[in-house]
Amino acid sequence: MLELKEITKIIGDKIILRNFSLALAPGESVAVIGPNGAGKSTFFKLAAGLMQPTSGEILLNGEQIKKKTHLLKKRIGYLGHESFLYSALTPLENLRFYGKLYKVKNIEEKGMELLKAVGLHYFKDIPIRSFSRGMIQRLAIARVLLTEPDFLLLDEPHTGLDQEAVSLLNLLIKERQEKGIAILLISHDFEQVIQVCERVLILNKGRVVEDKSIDHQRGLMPFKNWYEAAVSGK
Ligand SMILES: Nc1ncnc2c1ncn2[C@@H]1O[C@H](COP(=O)(O)OP(=O)(O)OP(=O)(O)O)[C@@H](O)[C@H]1O
Repeated sequence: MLELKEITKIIGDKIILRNFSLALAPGESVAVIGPNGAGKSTFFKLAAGLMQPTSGEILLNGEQIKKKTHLLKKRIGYLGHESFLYSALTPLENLRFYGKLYKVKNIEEKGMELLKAVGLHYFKDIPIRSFSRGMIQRLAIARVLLTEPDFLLLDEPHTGLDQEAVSLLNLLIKERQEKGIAILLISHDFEQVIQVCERVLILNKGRVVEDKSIDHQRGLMPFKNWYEAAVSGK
């Protein structure tokens, strides 16, 4: 269980998150949506231990997260806006590097398996400096999955992906969810939110303004209408 309890984050004189609470149980998949600047990425950085809250506490299975420890990094897979990949290395070398860092067993086998899963195995030996944005994103996804984290925090993971890669990613997320891995997803693409998640939070100006289960029968338009009404306060 990953719990954020009454988190407030202030940077300078700006309140970025106000009294934010969330409990994420194994196998849950929660989308976090909201306008630009609402505080979504900041919330993920706090949950991943990359930033400290101004007040409140973050607990991983009941234990307080104070800083980004090695164990924490392994348990929480965070995909942010930066890929954290090395451009001089090939996809396989990048995965090997991270695998060694986090003491992953069977790196070669797992690395190849993941490169296949994200559709990059034909490019495994080419330095990634020549890769397109979508190819880099595919590899960044493989990197995050390499350590088999219990919690996946995916900040706009579909960005730059083509239709094939979007389907591959959604499949990878669903497979992990079925194994009991908890998923948090930030996305502006509501079609993917409905595809992947069971629950949705709307963040607006650093506050949770809605938190509900997604009704998959209702489709995209009612979802968009509900969102518009929530963020405009109507
Ligand atoms: N390191 C920082 N220093 C100052 N302000 C920051 C910092 N990080 C975030 N902010 C501010 O916090 C607010 C929330 O930013 P955040 O990136 O969390 O929003 P977001 O909901 O993820 O937005 P987007 O949908 O555009 O990605 C913004 O006003 C941003 O300028």
